Amino acid sequence: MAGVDDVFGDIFSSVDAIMLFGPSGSYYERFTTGEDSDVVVVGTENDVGAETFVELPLEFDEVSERVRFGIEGALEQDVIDDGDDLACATSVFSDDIDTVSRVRADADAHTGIYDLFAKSRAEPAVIKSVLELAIELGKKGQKGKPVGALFIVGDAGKVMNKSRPLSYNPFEKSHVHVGDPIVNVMLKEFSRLDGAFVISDAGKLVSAYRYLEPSAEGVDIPKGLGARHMAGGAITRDTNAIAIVLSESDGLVRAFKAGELILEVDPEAY
Ligand SMILES: Nc1ncnc2c1ncn2[C@@H]1O[C@H](COP(=O)(O)OP(=O)(O)OP(=O)(O)O)[C@@H](O)[C@H]1O
Ligand SMILES: [Mn+2]
Repeated sequence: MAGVDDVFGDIFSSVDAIMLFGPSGSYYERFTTGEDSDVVVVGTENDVGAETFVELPLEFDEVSERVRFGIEGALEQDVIDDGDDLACATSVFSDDIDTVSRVRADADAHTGIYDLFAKSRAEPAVIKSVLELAIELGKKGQKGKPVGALFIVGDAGKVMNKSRPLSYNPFEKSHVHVGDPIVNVMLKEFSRLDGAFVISDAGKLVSAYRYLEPSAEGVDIPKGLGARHMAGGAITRDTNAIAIVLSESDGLVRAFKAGELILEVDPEAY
């Protein structure tokens, strides 16, 4: 029988770069001393002070999503090249790195998960806050009951032109922003009611209770999703906004950009 190293060694032999997902300081140190492959650190924060770093907007419970985000971000930042063989070291079963996957960077396999945050009209921090809010809302529901919600983020002027009010706008004369704790409480309260929230590029709450009227032409929303998802997805084709949708029926949070479903997360996993 061949030795374990001979067999599994193939996974990390002659890779072009090593991608470390959320490494501890000492783990990272071991790679920076005397290793000749490039090392890219991917994480929610650059705790280890890595020279080459790709920031994750959230931990992505789904490992394949975490890895995809890291690779698409690294390609975008030009720290790896299309076709590079990568050893991606992540944690799956514990908080420490316990798994290595060999993945080839393939620019054609682009899912847009990195672009959603880094290359949208709205600020990345705003998108991250709204996504976190939707996840939190999905986890807790409203007084124990599942709720749905629709957030349209960015390009607010155009979104307002393609929608109409269902009720008075509680944010009419206010200057409140997402991420502010009081706003999160307000949003949760209003999410019981119909329509969409419209949020500006910089995170200002522009309106609640908007009924979206985009043209649904050419929108490819997975079958089984209803009017909320259709309207949310479609407005991202008509405008440069992104949509973050919490489904009342299946509890998942989905993000759409340019009319396409980019990301699906289960709030229960966070
Ligand atoms: N065009 C629209 N603009 C804004 N909000 C909408 C629009 N269409 C539907 N909604 C909102 O979505 C809610 C749920 O509608 P529907 O059940 O058809 O959507 P869905 O995609 O199945 O969402 P869920 O998974 O939460 O049930 C409606 O009560 C309404 O508040
Ligand atoms: Mn429904």
